[in-house]
Amino acid sequence: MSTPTSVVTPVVIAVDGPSGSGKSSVSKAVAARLGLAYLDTGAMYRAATVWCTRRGTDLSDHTAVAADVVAMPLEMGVDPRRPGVTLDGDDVAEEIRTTAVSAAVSKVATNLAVRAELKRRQREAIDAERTGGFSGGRGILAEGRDITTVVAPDADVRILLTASEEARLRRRALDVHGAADASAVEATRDQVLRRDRDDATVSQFEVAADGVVTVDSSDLDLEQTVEAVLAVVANVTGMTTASASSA
Ligand SMILES: Nc1ncnc2c1ncn2[C@@H]1O[C@H](COP(=O)(O)OP(=O)(O)OP(=O)(O)O)[C@@H](O)[C@H]1O
Ligand SMILES: Nc1ccn([C@H]2C[C@H](O)[C@@H](COP(=O)(O)O)O2)c(=O)n1
Repeated sequence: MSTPTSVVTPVVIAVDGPSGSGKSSVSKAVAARLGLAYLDTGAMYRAATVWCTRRGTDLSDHTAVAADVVAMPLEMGVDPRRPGVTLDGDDVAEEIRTTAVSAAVSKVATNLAVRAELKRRQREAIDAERTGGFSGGRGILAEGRDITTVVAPDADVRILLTASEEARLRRRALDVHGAADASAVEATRDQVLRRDRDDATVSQFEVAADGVVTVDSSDLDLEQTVEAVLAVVANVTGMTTASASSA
């Protein structure tokens, strides 16, 4: 009699949402608890911005930027507890979060040739986790602006994570300025609202597409939002943190 082998069915979870909705924090926690890989696609656009800037490329020169990005030696770490970002072996995890990069990234993210190249790499990373990779074939959670609609419209679970404008500005102000008073909130408007306006010209992340479940985190804290996303995943796939830890 042959020994039964446990077969892991890979799960792909796609999460989109506007700036400050909590995508990165919530997605990392969900992926870690479910034993999945984690892909921060926004970090890829940010790394592309750093790469082109380092090369002295004018970010409004679409052709030159696209050529730089096609040749970009980017490595994305997909461990949700330590998601690294390196360019030609150089750790840029901190540099990609600077205000200068946040202010410039939409110029690169609205370049359609750049989007095509990064979409190709994102699909490759997702496919690698279906059969092996960091997760050993358990699967991946990818988050960004166009994951539910363009990069992985066939994902098993598709979630739009939203929050009111007020909540998003408050969260970002706390992150960047350590305070959420009126002047701190005002100082984050460009980073949150102007960026969303620009990014929304090429991706649809403000309204859920057909089949995408909306999770509104405006009145939830971080842990409650993680629980809400885990509940959607359990509802759609049956996958729970208990089943993840016993697999
Ligand atoms: N439900 C929540 N309640 C309170 N704070 C939250 C909640 N979700 C996230 N945060 C906090 O808000 C901040 C912004 O979250 P995060 O960076 O994950 O958002 P994001 O959607 O990935 O933003 P961006 O797209 O601009 O990178 C973080 O400090 C995070 O801890
Ligand atoms: N799939 C994606 C992911 C991100 N972007 C853009 C939007 C942002 O301006 C920028 C950085 O993303 P963040 O780190 O703030 O989530 O990249 C996109 O267009 N598509």
